[in-house]
Amino acid sequence: MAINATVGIIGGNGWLGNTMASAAVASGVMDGRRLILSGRTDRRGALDVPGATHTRNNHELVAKSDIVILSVRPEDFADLHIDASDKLVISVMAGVTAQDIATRSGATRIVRAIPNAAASIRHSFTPWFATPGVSEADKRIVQELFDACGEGAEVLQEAHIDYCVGMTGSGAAFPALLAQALQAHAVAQGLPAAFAARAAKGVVAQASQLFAREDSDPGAIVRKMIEYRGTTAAALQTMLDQDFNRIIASGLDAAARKAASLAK
Ligand SMILES: NC(=O)C1=CN([C@@H]2O[C@H](COP(=O)(O)OP(=O)(O)OC[C@H]3O[C@@H](n4cnc5c(N)ncnc54)[C@H](O)[C@@H]3O)[C@@H](O)[C@H]2O)C=CC1
Ligand SMILES: O=C(O)[C@@H]1CCC=N1
Repeated sequence: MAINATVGIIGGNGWLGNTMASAAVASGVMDGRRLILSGRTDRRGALDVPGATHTRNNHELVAKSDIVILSVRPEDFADLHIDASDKLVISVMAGVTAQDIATRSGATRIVRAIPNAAASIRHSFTPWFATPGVSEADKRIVQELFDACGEGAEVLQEAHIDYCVGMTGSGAAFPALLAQALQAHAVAQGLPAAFAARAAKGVVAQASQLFAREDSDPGAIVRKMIEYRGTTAAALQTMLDQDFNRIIASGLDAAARKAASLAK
């Protein structure tokens, strides 16, 4: 076992808390017997986490844990009263600042992280930020926890975590939106719906393996296709001319504004 500490997840019966607990055990990073999961009800979460203890008592969870993960909705954080002053506190809450967490929990060792929905298949790219009180040993544990959900990556500025709420935190939502648009257009052109769904998924989920595996970046692929000056170039150039990048940027800006408003 890579993590030899007791980890309590407040909100551990919710979607993300339950998913992270399950990933930690499934990956072999943690023994489930060292996990304590709390919720407001006795509901245990959709995934069984072998060995884990379940409780509704957050004070008991904090007292027994070396590491406390905050996985409640941002709007529920104000009602959470814990003293975690001597714990490593890891928050996955969107928008809630390290300063808010310090003020409300007394913690000085605070990490903020933003996983995404692909944690459920252990493919979440998860940025995390640590306050200065977090030790190198703490950081290794944080990295292990998020590698168990896919791939953890430290960022050195808290502002970058706030940005990532919208970008990486949205996870599969953006590729799904692209697939939905491709599918809708194909159906509008008279292609059978089931075929259009398969085709769109093939483009987004399968063809994207090219830039997932290749050394070149997506920009290089786009450039190469435009330089080929064929049919793909016609599609790409038209999308770019209609300010595809501006539409993406405005969506990401809206997510960042929403994240900032959650902290209020
Ligand atoms: N769902 C996602 O894809 C992502 C979610 N997040 C963040 O993760 C956090 C959790 O999100 P989800 O799991 O999606 O929400 P969720 O609603 O599924 O889970 C939250 C859980 O917290 C529990 N809870 C609320 N107050 C509590 C308390 N005082 N004590 C114990 N448990 C309490 C609720 O009963 C619920 O089960 C949120 O802050 C969200 O911003 C971050 C990145 C991605
Ligand atoms: O949509 C949401 O609010 C969650 C939090 C960060 C990303 N997804």
